[in-house]
Amino acid sequence: MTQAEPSTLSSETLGFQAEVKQLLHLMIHSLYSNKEIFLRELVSNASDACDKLRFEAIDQPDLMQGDTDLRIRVEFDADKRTVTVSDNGIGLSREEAISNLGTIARSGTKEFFSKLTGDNKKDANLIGQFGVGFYSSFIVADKVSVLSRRADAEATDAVLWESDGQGEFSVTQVEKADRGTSVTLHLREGEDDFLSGWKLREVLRRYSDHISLPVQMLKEEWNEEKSAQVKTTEWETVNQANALWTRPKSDITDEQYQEFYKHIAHDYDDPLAWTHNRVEGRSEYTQLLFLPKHAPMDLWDREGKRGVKLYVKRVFIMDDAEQLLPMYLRFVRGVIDSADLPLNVSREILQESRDVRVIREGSAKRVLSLLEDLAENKPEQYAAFWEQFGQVLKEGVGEDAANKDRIAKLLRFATTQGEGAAQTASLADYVGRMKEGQDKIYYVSAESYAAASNSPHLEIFRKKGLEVLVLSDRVDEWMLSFLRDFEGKTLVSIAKGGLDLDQLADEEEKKHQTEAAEKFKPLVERLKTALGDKVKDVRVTVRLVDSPACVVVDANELSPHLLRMLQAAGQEAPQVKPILEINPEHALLGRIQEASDADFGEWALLLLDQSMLAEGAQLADSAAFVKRLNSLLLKG
Ligand SMILES: Nc1ncnc2c1ncn2[C@@H]1O[C@H](COP(=O)(O)OP(=O)(O)OP(=O)(O)O)[C@@H](O)[C@H]1O
Repeated sequence: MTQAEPSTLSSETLGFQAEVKQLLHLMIHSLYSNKEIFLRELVSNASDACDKLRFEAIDQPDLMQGDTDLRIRVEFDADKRTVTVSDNGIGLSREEAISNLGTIARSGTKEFFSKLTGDNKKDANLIGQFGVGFYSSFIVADKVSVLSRRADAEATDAVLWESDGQGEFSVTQVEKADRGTSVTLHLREGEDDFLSGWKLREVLRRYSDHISLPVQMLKEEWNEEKSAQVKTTEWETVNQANALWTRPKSDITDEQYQEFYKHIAHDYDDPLAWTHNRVEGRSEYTQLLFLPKHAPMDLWDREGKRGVKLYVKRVFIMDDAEQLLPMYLRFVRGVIDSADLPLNVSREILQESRDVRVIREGSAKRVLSLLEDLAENKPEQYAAFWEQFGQVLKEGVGEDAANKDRIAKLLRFATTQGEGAAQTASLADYVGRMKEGQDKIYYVSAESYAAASNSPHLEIFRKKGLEVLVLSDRVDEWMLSFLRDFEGKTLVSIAKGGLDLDQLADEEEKKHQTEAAEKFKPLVERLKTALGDKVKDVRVTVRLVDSPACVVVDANELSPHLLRMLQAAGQEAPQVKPILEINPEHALLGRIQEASDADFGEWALLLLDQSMLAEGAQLADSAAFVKRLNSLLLKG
């Protein structure tokens, strides 16, 4: 194909955004060993550009200008040492070229840069997760020229963007006869491998076979005279050029699924797992859904990209169609192709459509089945999934009432009998390990694993060898407000209410408890008077072994940890007064009992404050606490 030499109309030179410079430098160094991915990225962009045009042309058929055969072409010129990828897609305006090719406007950019380590291998992985895109051209090229004309622009209004990847780029207004974009790479010294039809075809088949548009190259023939392959003028399609998800599962290899995933998810890594189904019946659609290996940079950004690509009868409709999956499955990537939705469907229509609801429910079920399958048959993969996305899946307990029980089975927790902070135990594991006579699932929750696992509330459970779930994810308390029981066993916070451990105590312990309660009644009364309205109640407890006292709240009240989270989120939280529970066996209480009336009040406040601290609270007046502590220490 011959390209009209662009005639210059107006030109300017601009600097890359600082992040782009950093990214370019990094990419060239970390991805060199996998340099041929530039071709995948350029073909992927070209395919997206054609998808966009096809979609915009539904409302504005004029955009097609009679050229409706969308395709991507790859050429090379051995003399000029260039490789060119061109498409007849939507094209770029001058402004789009400046902003899309000169900056990184993606959410998660800041997090990405903050995570870089300087270690090429680790950074290569991160770049992969971030998406390498267009800039990967500079791995093999020392100059890149992008000639583009938007589908709605005049021939004289095309743009030529050029850069050597060193920090600046130029944009020039030029002429281009046809719409679309061609990206020309001027290869670096030593990259002549790519000046071969055989090599380019091989890379294209490996990485871009799943692209649904034809990827074409000029046919080559053997020339006896030159005793070499020589290009003809005829274009031939080098990929399968039908949408991957429309092919029967048995015809698709794992590698093809993996490459397809990389294309749609802009991920550098393979997916963890996928599910591919054709659904018929009430609603007709095909779903090809992938679980990524890594959480994207913007997983916690509620405004971030999420959702899957929507197609209607193989026509691309939109990216990130968030209505097709529930929020708690926002990490899933993939394609849904509906046979029922109208081609001109908008996000607003999606919101209300009955077909969409059916698809969302069906897709959620499919993803849950995939997770169940991993959990059961590939526990290592499931553990990897849980580490990345467990916290998000937990949201499903509250968001998806219909699938709550299935999600509950997929939850994994750290427990007092597990390996540190690792969340590996399922509720079924816990139930399987319950002691005889135990009818509850116990948990403790705090801001961090360290705080939760050192809670004084755990003491009696340790003594009795009862397992407790140790919760420290932000979402946990909220999730548990929806998960009251599992297989008939109530979930109980060990920091709430009177602990009903009776059924687990032997006769002697019970007798001892009653006696202690009686014996320490006067101390309890004295503490109540001294603490006044700072506490709701004071009582003797059996739950402590090593600590002198702790605070608890009533079973029906919000836990202090949850209250603190609400306050931190700027929400109004009710005032909840703690109940002080004392361990009369502890030497400190003996000491307090003997204190003079004058000191007793100070001791009582000290006991309350240290119990609050152990529970993870911030004291309203920590200076007073320190003063009181020092004064009592001196007296002792
Ligand atoms: N052939 C093309 N036609 C039209 N626009 C393009 C083309 N190639 C790139 N662009 C524009 O430039 C932008 C940047 O491309 P780039 O490949 O860097 O990122 P991306 O495709 O958005 O994401 P990723 O980096 O994850 O691939 C694209 O989003 C698109 O708007």
